[in-house]
Amino acid sequence: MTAIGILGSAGKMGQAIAGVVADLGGTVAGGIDAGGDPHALAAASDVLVDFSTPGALAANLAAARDTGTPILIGTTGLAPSHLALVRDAAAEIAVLQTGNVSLGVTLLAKLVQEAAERLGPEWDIEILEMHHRHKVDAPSGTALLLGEAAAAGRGTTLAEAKVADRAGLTGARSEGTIGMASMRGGSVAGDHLVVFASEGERVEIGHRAENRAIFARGAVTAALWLAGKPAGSYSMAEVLGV
Ligand SMILES: NC(=O)C1=CN([C@@H]2O[C@H](COP(=O)(O)OP(=O)(O)OC[C@H]3O[C@@H](n4cnc5c(N)ncnc54)[C@H](OP(=O)(O)O)[C@@H]3O)[C@@H](O)[C@H]2O)C=CC1
Ligand SMILES: O=C(O)C1=N[C@H](C(=O)O)C[C@H](O)C1
Repeated sequence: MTAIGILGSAGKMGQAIAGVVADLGGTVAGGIDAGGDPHALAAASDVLVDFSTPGALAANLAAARDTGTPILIGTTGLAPSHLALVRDAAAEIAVLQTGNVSLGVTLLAKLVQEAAERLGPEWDIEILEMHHRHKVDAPSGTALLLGEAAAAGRGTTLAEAKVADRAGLTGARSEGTIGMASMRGGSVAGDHLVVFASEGERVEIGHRAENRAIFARGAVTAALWLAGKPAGSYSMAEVLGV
């Protein structure tokens, strides 16, 4: 049976993942939180899942590389420097980094890319997300991946198009930008809405996570798929076949 090591095991996602591993045919190799030894965990695991914090990423990737252990990175709030570490690691080990491991969002990203491409530049793109009061990063990793999908559909990058900090006298909307807004409150597991707005009409497509179980199942499904894969960068679309 595939042994899954959990980085961030006492956290909300870590606990949810541990709860579904056996149902999906894996076993838990162990888990660590702040102060734990990622090398020892990686050595005992066939695959790692990381749902911890951006500050832990460098040590977690180093442990995965040293031991040749594939790793699924679900942690969000990653800076460009973290993403560069992820790309470097993929030259040596199997890596899957994503802001959302659910089937619904994986499909939504495809739909957003197609809508952005087909609707054209006179349709403004705005992304709205809401999460529970404990979330520490914004915009959410999912909003960013949906923004990347929309940008790809428009033949640009999110780095070029993103506007995520409107406040005060902002001036009128600049054509071609992709706006983002974040709400925080209560126990919301994760809501995302992508709005395409034109003169006189709007297209809205979105996703609502009703609980963390969808993320836990997605993470374990991806981890079991990733175990034993050769070095490279993999995606949830490949895991789920959408
Ligand atoms: N990609 C996806 O589909 C999803 C991604 N996420 C993301 O996963 C991450 C975790 O979310 P959530 O479980 O809600 O957060 P929590 O705050 O509940 O859990 C984070 C855990 O990480 C631990 N941690 C802190 N530092 C380290 C370290 N150096 N090594 C290992 N573990 C460490 C914390 O331990 P301690 O308390 O000791 O500091 C804590 O147990 C977030 O970035 C979130 O956005 C969440 C859901 C789905
Ligand atoms: O922190 C969370 O809870 C979630 N984080 C991910 C994100 O930032 O998009 C995925 C999901 O929305 C839940």
